[in-house]
Amino acid sequence: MNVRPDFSKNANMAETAPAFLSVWDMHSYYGESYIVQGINFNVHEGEIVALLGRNGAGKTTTLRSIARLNSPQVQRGEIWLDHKPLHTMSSYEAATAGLGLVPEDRRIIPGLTVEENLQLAQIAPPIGWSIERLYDLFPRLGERRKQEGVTLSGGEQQMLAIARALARDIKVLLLDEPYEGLAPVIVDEIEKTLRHIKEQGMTTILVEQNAVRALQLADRAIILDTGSIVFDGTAAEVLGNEELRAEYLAI
Ligand SMILES: Nc1ncnc2c1ncn2[C@@H]1O[C@H](COP(=O)(O)OP(=O)(O)OP(=O)(O)O)[C@@H](O)[C@H]1O
Repeated sequence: MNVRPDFSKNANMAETAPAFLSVWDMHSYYGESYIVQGINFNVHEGEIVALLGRNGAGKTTTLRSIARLNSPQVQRGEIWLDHKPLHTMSSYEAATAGLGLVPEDRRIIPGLTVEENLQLAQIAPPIGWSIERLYDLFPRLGERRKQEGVTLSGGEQQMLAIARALARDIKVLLLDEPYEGLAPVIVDEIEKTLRHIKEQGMTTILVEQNAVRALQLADRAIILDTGSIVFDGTAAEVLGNEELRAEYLAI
């Protein structure tokens, strides 16, 4: 049986309650380039955690490492999700174990309608939200169900990418720059939906350059700088700490 190790002695951890997702001493490389340099953090069930930091700090690399993609290579460390060792898994196995990655480029499949993109996500178990429930969450997608996915606006494509992740039975939603390139009014709409998804019990890790918007949504924030964690605490603490914001987030 898989059991989660006790990471509670780790000094970087903001809390000692048992975590849903634990990243322990994770080191990630692109070839010879040493990017994520031994990070530790916990995410609790139902939380939204914002992963913040300047360009090139290692946010996307951290997210991709958790999702067990082939690149970067995680050369050391452990990643546990709900008592299961993700660090021993392929990306496919990690997805089946409950990780739902929404990559920055959204990966909408050309030639397929909105509905077909969602149906494809449900071609094999574990199946998550029903397509009708996803249309209730994103009415714009319901209205455009017969439209080819890649012809949607940027905001609608982001909604489709999130909906596709929820179409599978996931435990953690990993969002890479969901607000990038979107008008504030669309960001508002996506933020509202992410709040609703949280109310349904979802756990979310959000990588975002738009730190102000991410902090409005998140319960907690982890700030990375050159591949190391420099802050792990509440979103409210970041908003109240001018020095921290200026030094690492330029806000
Ligand atoms: N495929 C890759 N091969 C080599 N180096 C990479 C690769 N992808 C990213 N890097 C490098 O890894 C470092 C961290 O990149 P990462 O994308 O994780 O940063 P980030 O914090 O997400 O910032 P950004 O918002 O700019 O993407 C950067 O120095 C980047 O140049």
